[in-house]
Amino acid sequence: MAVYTDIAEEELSEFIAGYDVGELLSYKGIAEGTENTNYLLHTSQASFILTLYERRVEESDLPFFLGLMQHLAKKGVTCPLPVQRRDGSMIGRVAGRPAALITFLEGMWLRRPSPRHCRAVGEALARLHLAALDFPQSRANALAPADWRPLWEKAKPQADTVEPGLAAEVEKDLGELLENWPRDLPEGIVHADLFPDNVFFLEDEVSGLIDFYFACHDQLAYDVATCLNAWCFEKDLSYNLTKGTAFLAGYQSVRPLERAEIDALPVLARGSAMRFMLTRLHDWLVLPDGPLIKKRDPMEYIRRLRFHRQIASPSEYGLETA
Ligand SMILES: Nc1ncnc2c1ncn2[C@@H]1O[C@H](COP(=O)(O)OP(=O)(O)OP(=O)(O)O)[C@@H](O)[C@H]1O
Ligand SMILES: N[C@@H](CCO)C(=O)O
Repeated sequence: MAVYTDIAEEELSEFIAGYDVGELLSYKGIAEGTENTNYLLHTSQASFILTLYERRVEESDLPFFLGLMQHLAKKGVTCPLPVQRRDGSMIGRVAGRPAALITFLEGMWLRRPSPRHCRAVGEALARLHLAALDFPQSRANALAPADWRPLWEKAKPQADTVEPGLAAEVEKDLGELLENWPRDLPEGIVHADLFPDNVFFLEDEVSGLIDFYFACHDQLAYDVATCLNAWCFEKDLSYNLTKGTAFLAGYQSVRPLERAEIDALPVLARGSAMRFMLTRLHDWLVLPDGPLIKKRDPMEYIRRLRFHRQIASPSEYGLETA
């Protein structure tokens, strides 16, 4: 559970009075998520999510994230809508943290997505990429390859406590990735964290995408690689070719990948695995333990790194390369 910040009822009622959403009836901390603190709120008008932005979100980036959600929703990509305060702004402050109220989306995220769900996510990701092409704001990726080394340097001294030999292995991988990172692929706004817990389904249809707080300008195929990692590996960390094929076919049915993007997929997938391994390893080693702090296992992403390292051709992900 990630509830980093407690809110007193009085304080919350006062905060809610800044919005035209009725009276606060109840609220509770949400037992999901890693980065921010989320509360589910019921008011006399509707249900909402209150997000308090924590450590990895810069307050100056909030207009980008919230504006992107508005832009996407207008273009038919279902995602939460930020609620405006009475004074017209979308960003408030509660318990000493920047905060926003967003609309509640119906649906559930899937613990065990099927190939059919993977295809649907591929389609949704490609639609998001196309819908965001004319979004006028931009934000650099704060976890791009140039940011990996500083994160690594903090975790490295203790890395071998997670698995002996890890420090040397990651050091070598990092060097290779930084040297071979592609630079000239089609770019746009990427979600950058479209994991299963950020995609809601109603029956077998995608009902909405959430958590745009890593969204940024980057190479579009990097997002494809991130989803391959997040959606197409099994619990035993084997790659599920059927899911990979379905995801990629879904994506390409909306936005066909260019040849250069296909060729770059193994290095992008490896790099994306490195990015998530590093944030997980950092948190694993550096964050305090606590019942309300959720840490995720870095080894799940080391295992993905090892898989991608031995890929000889992008066709191994389930792509037609002819
Ligand atoms: N708009 C929404 N409608 C319904 N539920 C939501 C909404 N936004 C968030 N939630 C709930 O809150 C949980 C955590 O939200 P979110 O993924 O945004 O948090 P996070 O800490 O940023 O997580 P992550 O680990 O993915 O970065 C979700 O799994 C979901 O249960
Ligand atoms: N999706 C991330 C956590 C939130 O950034 C992970 O699984 O490591």
